[in-house]
Amino acid sequence: MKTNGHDHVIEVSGLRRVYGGGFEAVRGITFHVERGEVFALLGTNGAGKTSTVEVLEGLAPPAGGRVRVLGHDPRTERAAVRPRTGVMLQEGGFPSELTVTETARMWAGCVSAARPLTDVLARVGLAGKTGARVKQLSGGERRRLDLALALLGDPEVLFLDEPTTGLDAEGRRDTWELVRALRDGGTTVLLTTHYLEEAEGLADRLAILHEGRIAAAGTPAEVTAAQPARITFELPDGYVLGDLPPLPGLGVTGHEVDGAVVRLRTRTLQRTATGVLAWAERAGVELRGLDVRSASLEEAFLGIARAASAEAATATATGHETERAVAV
Ligand SMILES: Nc1ncnc2c1ncn2[C@@H]1O[C@H](COP(=O)(O)OP(=O)(O)OP(=O)(O)O)[C@@H](O)[C@H]1O
Repeated sequence: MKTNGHDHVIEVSGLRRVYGGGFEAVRGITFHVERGEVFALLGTNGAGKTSTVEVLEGLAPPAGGRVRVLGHDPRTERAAVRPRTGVMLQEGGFPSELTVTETARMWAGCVSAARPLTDVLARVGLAGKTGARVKQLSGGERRRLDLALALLGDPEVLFLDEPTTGLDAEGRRDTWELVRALRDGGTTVLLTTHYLEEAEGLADRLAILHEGRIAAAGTPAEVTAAQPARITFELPDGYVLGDLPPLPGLGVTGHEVDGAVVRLRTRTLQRTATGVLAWAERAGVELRGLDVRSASLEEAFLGIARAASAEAATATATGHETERAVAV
């Protein structure tokens, strides 16, 4: 569906998912994914990632809101959506006695125009395992087989639920390369992950889910830019923190002192760093252990999770639900 010249391959608007017993796992989330984008859903355990992706895959109905994949309702218009999508579930569940090739052949029978099995198996690094039975595969090899099956129909849209969980470092890098190559070939990818470096390195945009809501969203750079940067150094002998110029004037928003080690937080990294270095120059001292760095996605993630938990605790204590909604 075209919106302002953008092709929104996935549209999610006010999505809610409620399980039997009334537990609301997804609490009104809104985001979209453009054609050719890699979009990552990040979140703590139980944040609602799988619950969201299952609705997008047409496996479950929404309790509220609306989802569209390639312009269609993935559940009620499944026939229009399913042949154009590839799905890698968290747990594949293949017949364990079949070989890799037999499994892929069986799966290919469900796909309208399957790609050559050998190509797909080679692409995921299983070329040497085609005769192995599924029960003989390692956990990481099963994830690769899962990915191969998702790719068999040459999908326009690929859903990957924790694609690299259980893979070793090399397998993870191979999968990242493959996802990048697919994206470069025009495939739209929505993935969930626990690995922040995976989202940082792969995703064009991402959303951080926390307790069923989107707590932050944007490009990885935008999400980290919203978090304070850090400057760490050791105070020279004979100096105390008060010897520096007034910290607010340097743009410092928070600080900790641990023995001689000083940690400053700032949202204006260049200004603060310049102020600290200019002071050291004037004082004629060397700042040992000087470390100046922007926030990483990991710090942003932990900061957001902490802030969201604190907000929820306050809301519970006061009996008020805080309305926070980030639309992407
Ligand atoms: N069938 C179910 N019945 C009841 N509650 C469920 C069901 N499936 C999931 N939940 C709950 O919904 C919440 C969201 O679960 P979900 O699996 O979507 O989270 P997730 O972000 O994918 O987590 P993880 O990273 O651990 O896979 C959790 O609190 C979970 O316990």
